[in-house]
Amino acid sequence: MKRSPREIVLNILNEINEKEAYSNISISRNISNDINYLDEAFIRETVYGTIENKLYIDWIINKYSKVKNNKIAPIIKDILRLGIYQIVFMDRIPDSAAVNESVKLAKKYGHKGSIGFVNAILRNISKNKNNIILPEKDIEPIEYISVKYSHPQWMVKKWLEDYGMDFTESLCIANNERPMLNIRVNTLKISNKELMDKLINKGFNVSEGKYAKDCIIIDNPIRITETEEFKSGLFQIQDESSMLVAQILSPKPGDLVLDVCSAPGGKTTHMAQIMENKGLIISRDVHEHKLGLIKENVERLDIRIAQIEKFDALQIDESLIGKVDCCLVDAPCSGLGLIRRKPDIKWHKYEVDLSQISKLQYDILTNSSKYLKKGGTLVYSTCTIQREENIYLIEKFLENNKGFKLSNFENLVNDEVLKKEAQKGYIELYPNVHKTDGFFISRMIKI
Ligand SMILES: C[S@@+](CC[C@H](N)C(=O)[O-])C[C@H]1O[C@@H](n2cnc3c(N)ncnc32)[C@H](O)[C@@H]1O
Repeated sequence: MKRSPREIVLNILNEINEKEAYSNISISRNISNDINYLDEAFIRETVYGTIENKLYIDWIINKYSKVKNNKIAPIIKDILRLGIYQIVFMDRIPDSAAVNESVKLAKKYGHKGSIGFVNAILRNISKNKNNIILPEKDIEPIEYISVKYSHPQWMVKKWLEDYGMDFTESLCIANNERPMLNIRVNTLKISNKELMDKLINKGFNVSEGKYAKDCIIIDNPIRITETEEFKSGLFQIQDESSMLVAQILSPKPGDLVLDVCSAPGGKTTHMAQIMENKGLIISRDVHEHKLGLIKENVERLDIRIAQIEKFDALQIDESLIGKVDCCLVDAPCSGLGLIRRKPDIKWHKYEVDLSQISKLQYDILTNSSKYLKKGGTLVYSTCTIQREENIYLIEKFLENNKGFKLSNFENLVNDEVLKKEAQKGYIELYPNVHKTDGFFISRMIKI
């Protein structure tokens, strides 16, 4: 029998919460082509909204349920979460509809007791939704931010230490905002203006990016990957912050470029564009199964200079030492800059990950630095805002590698504020400041 949109949302939530599925992958798997646009928009909004606000919603469940959160069956908990999201966050859905639809799901997925349980809790919350009591901001700042903006306490604690109260609060608010889709024009095939016109003709609302040269922003992107424009390689989906990486590395036509962590190929394909498809990019990744993703993008975008190889960046390739003009280390990272796009990151990352990952990043960077020619350019970037993975790591690298220095790249960015920051040789981008994903990009020269 055909599943209702709410049942599809429930199945997706359960995959994310119980099987640690990625939100975007689970959504794509559960949405078939016969779902209409409105239902698809509802499914996306409620999945992302419920996952973004999970900790706050669970706090409400704990306040209104006599059964402790960890004693509620996972599927019933997800029915409650979805119901509460609609009641508390979605003005256009009457509370009665949210309750009734949740009860229907409980009938299908629960037992007799759970039907009454769901009904009673949701009705109670609907009556009291304007009087939900939070921890006190002045007395328990970590708990307050954690509950109000649904972020794990360890993240909030870390950001409070690094960035202070006001910044952390605005960062958490921005992390819960839904970002617009950014695409990068494949300038090997079409100009920005021509692509914008084509997309406008198809009903997409488009505007130019603020920071990256070839960025277009789309605010109604549903099914954009099904368009002829995508299939024929006129653009690549990529956040504007991530587009700045190749722009800042700025390889020249004819260069030998090494991209040591390159899957799925977003930056390899961008560098090839900048190089006008002339020269060579050795595009490596340690995971065999991800090489196919690079290949797909390279073929779709008509990139002819990428040589795709499986290689572990923790190993040394003697044959390339001292040979490359540009090396990109777009390192594996905690990904905490991507919470806007992948809110499940908040619940699937654990604090211990950070120290392990910065060691991996440091070792990859140190190895990769050996491949540069004198005067060559080394770019190290991450999609995280944790300073241990970013500027602290670069400072340590420079301390131990006197043959490298940070290089001013104000000439490679357009925005006035970024130009100033770029003088230091690195930039930090934040969702609450720049309205992009959180990103770190540093540019070094081998002296
Ligand atoms: C941030 S992603 C790279 C994104 C890519 N540069 C792009 O723009 O599409 C980091 C990549 O590093 C790869 N990776 C992790 N450990 C690695 C290692 N030891 N050697 C090479 N690649 C590694 C991961 O498989 C992942 O694809």
